Amino acid sequence: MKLRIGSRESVLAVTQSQLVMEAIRAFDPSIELELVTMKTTGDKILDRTLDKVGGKGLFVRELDAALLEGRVDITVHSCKDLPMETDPRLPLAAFSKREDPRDALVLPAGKTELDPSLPIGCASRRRAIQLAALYPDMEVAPVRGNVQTRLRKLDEGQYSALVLASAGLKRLGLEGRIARYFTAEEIIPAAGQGILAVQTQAGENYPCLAAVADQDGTACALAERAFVRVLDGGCSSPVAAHGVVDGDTLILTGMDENGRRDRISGPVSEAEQLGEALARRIKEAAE
Ligand SMILES: NCc1[nH]cc(CCC(=O)O)c1CC(=O)O
Repeated sequence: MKLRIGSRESVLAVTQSQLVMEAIRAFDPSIELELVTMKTTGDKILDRTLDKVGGKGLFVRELDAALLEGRVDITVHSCKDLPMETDPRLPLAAFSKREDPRDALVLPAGKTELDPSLPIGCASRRRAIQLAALYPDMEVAPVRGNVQTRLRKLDEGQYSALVLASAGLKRLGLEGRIARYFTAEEIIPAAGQGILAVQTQAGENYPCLAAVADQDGTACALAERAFVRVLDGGCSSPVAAHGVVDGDTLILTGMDENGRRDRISGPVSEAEQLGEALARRIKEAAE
């Protein structure tokens, strides 16, 4: 059997797709794996922040098309880059174990503290809103591009620091650049942060994906995505959600676009309902 894996072409995306490929290979070494990389709209438009580009799924459209047209068999995504509503023809077949979900502060090479005359760079409104509360005296400015591009801009002296997902930095072997971790209370992560999602065509069944799927990762992804879906947030909205599994209990913290936070807990088996319930509660409190 041969499996073609569709991926964005950034170093991080390829690294993540290779993690999925390794898990599949360990499960069944006889499966022939082929990585097919492509640029997405989000990779091509680099001069604007994503909420100005508009539209949902800027990092997935081309991969969805490849899957629908049968040019690839599965696609691998950062769960947090996926729109909350996915095409029913392209179900999410597996959610991985979660890498560190926290956001992290990265300083320019050689620096040990923030330069107050330069802005903190971050790529999402979710981070910008929460950073403004943590650093009321610092300016926060947008930064675009893949992780390597952002780090180059940082080291060239355009920013006092960047806030990036520690998951991406760790997977790229750049953990050493992390100056400070933000707890999930200081900066609530994006829904799905640190989790990989594998998408297939509806009706296809790949038993090897059992080697990728993780119970806790799945529960968190479902709860966090349900929360954001009910609040009608997309991957570029500032809505944040973070689940933690403790035994049979899922504890979900969420934040709406006005920074209102709330928390809910309940059975892991009701992950999606918990996400929806928390979102409704925050909506009612806002009315
Ligand atoms: N939007 C880009 C993106 N998508 C996923 C990650 C990191 C890996 C992850 O969170 O799963 C990143 C980089 C970042 O936010 O720093």
